[in-house]
Amino acid sequence: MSARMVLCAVRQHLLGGSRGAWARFLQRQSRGCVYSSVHGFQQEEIREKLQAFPGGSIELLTQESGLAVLTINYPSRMNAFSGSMMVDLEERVSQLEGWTDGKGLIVQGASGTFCSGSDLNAVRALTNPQDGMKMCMFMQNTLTRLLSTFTEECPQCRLPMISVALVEGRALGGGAELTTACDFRLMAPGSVIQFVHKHMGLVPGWGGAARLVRIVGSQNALKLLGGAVKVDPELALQIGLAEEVLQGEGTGTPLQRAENWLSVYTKGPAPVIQAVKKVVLSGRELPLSEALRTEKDVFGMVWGGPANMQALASKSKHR
Ligand SMILES: CC[C@H](C(=O)O)C(=O)SCCNC(=O)CCNC(=O)[C@H](O)C(C)(C)COP(=O)(O)OP(=O)(O)OC[C@H]1O[C@@H](n2cnc3c(N)ncnc32)[C@H](O)[C@@H]1OP(=O)(O)O
Repeated sequence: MSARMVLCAVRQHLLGGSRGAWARFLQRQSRGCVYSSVHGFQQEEIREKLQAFPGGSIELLTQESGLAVLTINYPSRMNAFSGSMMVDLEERVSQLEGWTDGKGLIVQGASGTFCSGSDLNAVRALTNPQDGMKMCMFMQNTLTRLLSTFTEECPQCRLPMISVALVEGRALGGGAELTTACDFRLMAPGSVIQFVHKHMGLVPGWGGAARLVRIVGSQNALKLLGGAVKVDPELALQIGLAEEVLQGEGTGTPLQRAENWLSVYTKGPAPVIQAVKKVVLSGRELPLSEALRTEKDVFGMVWGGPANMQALASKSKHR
């Protein structure tokens, strides 16, 4: 365990293992996971710039069930991300990081389509490389926190919820990248995920390429980015980009179907579900020796805990 991880573990211990307190503490320490002032990134400066491009909103609904729904809401622009929506998203992620009871998250677009990427009006006004890189660092930080990725600077998993991108209609450009910041993608019939970046003379910059490689492998990622391929649900299933196609007319809305799908994996007490996400995430993100130590630490947090004691007392059989 690195000195920094030890420090973090001690801090967590001192804060009594409360995720809310821990999240608030971390928020005070450093809000960005990948980039900070060390990398020349000034969060307030870029926030101000982004706020100059208003429109739309990011809505967050937290429910007693422990499932939250995050909605990208700018239907008149096919839910493109305005500058103020990028700032909104960062604030909603902070809110989620402080939600102690959270177990699952569904990310969706309003009005039957997912997201058409950056608002091209903002993009056209921010074409100099410095502004582009600042926007890219801002979105990488936010999406990294959304996926709860472990990074060198932030070895604690702060948002340990199982997340799903519910893709209806189109997920284009930055919208396709956003889907990769969720653990699972569920696609509605007729929906499309397309990394259109090549057609824009670009590559992904919100972390979408790095995450895509981890999801579908480098050869599939090369094909999807190099060909700006329109990925329909069938192809998405075939290459492992999507987990399931939400079939079933008459069995509720796509959101209800996504909630039903997710609830199978979030059934149970929040600390246990959060622990599941943490051990899987550390296995995926960290070198084996660190992942094993993290698993031991997380195990220590649930061992002898209320859910464990109750299960032992009930002498349950797993038939
Ligand atoms: C490339 C990387 C970059 C990043 O990662 O930051 C990006 O994401 S750049 C954005 C990449 N996305 C696009 O280029 C999408 C462009 N839009 C389209 O291809 C189409 O609009 C489409 C396929 C999303 C929908 O087509 P459809 O025919 O169904 O509808 P309209 O084209 O009439 O769209 C309705 C309305 O929405 C506006 N719109 C759509 N997408 C954007 C966008 N990304 N930014 C700004 N505005 C957008 C479109 O212009 C229409 O507005 P209207 O005022 O009616 O002309």
